Amino acid sequence: MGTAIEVKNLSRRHRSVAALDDVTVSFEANTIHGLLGRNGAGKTSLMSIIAGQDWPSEGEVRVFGQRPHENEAVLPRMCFVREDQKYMDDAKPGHVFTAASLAYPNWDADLAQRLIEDFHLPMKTKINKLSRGQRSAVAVIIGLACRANITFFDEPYIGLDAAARQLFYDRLLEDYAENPRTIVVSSHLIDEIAPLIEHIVLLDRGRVLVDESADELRERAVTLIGRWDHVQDVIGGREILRREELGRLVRVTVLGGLGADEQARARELDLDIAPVSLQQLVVHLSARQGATLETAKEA
Ligand SMILES: Nc1ncnc2c1ncn2[C@@H]1O[C@H](COP(=O)(O)OP(=O)(O)OP(=O)(O)O)[C@@H](O)[C@H]1O
Repeated sequence: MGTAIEVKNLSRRHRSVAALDDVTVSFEANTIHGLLGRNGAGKTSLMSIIAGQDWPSEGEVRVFGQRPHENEAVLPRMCFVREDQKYMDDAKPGHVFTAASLAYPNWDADLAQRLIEDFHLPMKTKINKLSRGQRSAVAVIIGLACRANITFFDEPYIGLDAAARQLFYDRLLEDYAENPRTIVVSSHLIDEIAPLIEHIVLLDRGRVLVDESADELRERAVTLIGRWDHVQDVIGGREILRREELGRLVRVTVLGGLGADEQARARELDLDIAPVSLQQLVVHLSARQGATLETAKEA
């Protein structure tokens, strides 16, 4: 498949703030990546620089092996849609879609039309007069219909209601299955986008905290449900991420997967083993220091 994006020792400083601090990471082609992290972690900064819309203070970016900045061979192959996208004052959705059809060589007008209908987008209203959710729909339609080789969705769907967000996820997956490409989705709604994402990059205060497949990440923790003394028997000294009381039972999420013997013991003790919430895991990892994280990885 190969690498679509390579980022090496990238830093971006704004006076005293390091939005990105020595970030080295790569994004495989034809994969859906989740770019996660708390507010201010550096997600938008990273995507803006890769998309050639901002300049790094230090470090290098290669997109399909080339520098993206002011590079006409690379820029039309990338699409960056964001929640706070600015449009010309009088623009209506049709104007913006026409401009996108000219800018993106793979623009699919039929797909755009289907999405306009799916999202019930009013085409006669100026974009600046659309509701927040409708403006999000404009951004989502551009991101999907442009079929760029690399598309960044910087939470453009955050104004969409739950049903419209689900529609976006469904359409994204359907279209990706037919037209594989590199997609980077940044989000706070981690469990909601979890079914989409194959690879996770977690940023924390401008640094990369996690860079691994979603499945590997999920296997780093496990949730057990049953009697507390039975749960303790199986988890031993593992670090507890979360403990909830469920009447006489407990639901406990711990770091470190279970070996075959431990799984057998859990079954003997009538414990339920449940998949871990990616959101919980990411929240926990974000709260930890990198050094402790390494210990968890080894466990
Ligand atoms: N133009 C700027 N001037 C000063 N500081 C900036 C600028 N752009 C970003 N920052 C700072 O850099 C850090 C990273 O910001 P960034 O927008 O990349 O984070 P984010 O992960 O996208 O956050 P959010 O989830 O809240 O959108 C923040 O501390 C932010 O305040």
